[in-house]
Amino acid sequence: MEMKKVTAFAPATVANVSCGFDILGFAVDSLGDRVTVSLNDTNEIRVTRIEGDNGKLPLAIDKNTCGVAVNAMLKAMDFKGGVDIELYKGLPLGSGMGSSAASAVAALVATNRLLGNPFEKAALLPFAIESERVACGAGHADNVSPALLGGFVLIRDYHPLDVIPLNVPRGLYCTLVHPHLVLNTADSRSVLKQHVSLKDATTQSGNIAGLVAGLYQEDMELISRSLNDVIAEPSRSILIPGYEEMKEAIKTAGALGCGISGSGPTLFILSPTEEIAWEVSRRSQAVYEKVGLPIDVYVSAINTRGAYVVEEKK
Ligand SMILES: Nc1ncnc2c1ncn2[C@@H]1O[C@H](COP(=O)(O)OP(=O)(O)OP(=O)(O)O)[C@@H](O)[C@H]1O
Ligand SMILES: N[C@@H](CCO)C(=O)O
Repeated sequence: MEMKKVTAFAPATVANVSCGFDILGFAVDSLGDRVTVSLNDTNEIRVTRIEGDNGKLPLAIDKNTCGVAVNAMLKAMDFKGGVDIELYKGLPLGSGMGSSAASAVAALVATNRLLGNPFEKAALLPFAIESERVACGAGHADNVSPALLGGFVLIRDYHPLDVIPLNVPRGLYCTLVHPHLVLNTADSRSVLKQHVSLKDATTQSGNIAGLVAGLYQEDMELISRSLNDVIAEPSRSILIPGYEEMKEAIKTAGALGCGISGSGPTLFILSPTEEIAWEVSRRSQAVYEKVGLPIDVYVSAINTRGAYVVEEKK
């Protein structure tokens, strides 16, 4: 008898959005991970297949974010059966595009549907956060929240979790520039200063509030002024060749700002139109030719749908 199978997709995400370290993120269209799940006749969760990772990812369910997330979910509902997980990686590892989060979220959305949707979509978040703790050493929610819910998301608090979906201004576009080098989130968290001065805390708070207001007022100028990070960027940008050159190159293109996507090395650039986002893409090619580093560039609208079921086979 053919087993029921469900496949879900979860998008790439940009965490932090410059000023919102660990508390802001948004989802990107078209790029992401797919996960297919089916019930098995054991009482084990198994990652049975991974494609697109060049053999780099662990199959062990306490190490792969799909396994960690699904295990946490099944435990919470006291489910005794077994689930097989197949992972199709669309996102590069250690890229800053929320690769570990996309796998976990796709696995959760697929498993939830497989079991008849016992959880509301947002109620899957704690299980995804658990998987980030294993992958990155910190249970940050700014990739998993937008990967699950789509759009811009604010994590107002972690204890208890308080996640607020924000407005997505019409016309806003994103360019992602991924220089070919790997930066692990755990490593780029370890370079951060553990203390912030009063002056920097004030500057950062002003920018976060400005960015949120700008998103609601659909005020591109205000968004642009607010895309400024005095906490993580100074320590992390030195790990990313071409970062300062990119900031300079986009200034006259009409883009709103350039920042580090998550913990890097991918850079994100927000633009008020698709045309400007493509101009940024052309300029980034020129910058990285000079730097001498290969890049992939993606131009994308903001994904407002989040993760979703792609296919269900009875
Ligand atoms: N399914 C998975 N997909 C990606 N990484 C995974 C997965 N499962 C476990 N990992 C582990 O998580 C770590 C991923 O690294 P990292 O968190 O830096 O990548 P990322 O998710 O692309 O980054 P970021 O969170 O900055 O966007 C690696 O050590 C990898 O082995
Ligand atoms: N907020 C996290 C995101 C990692 O993608 C960090 O900056 O470390």
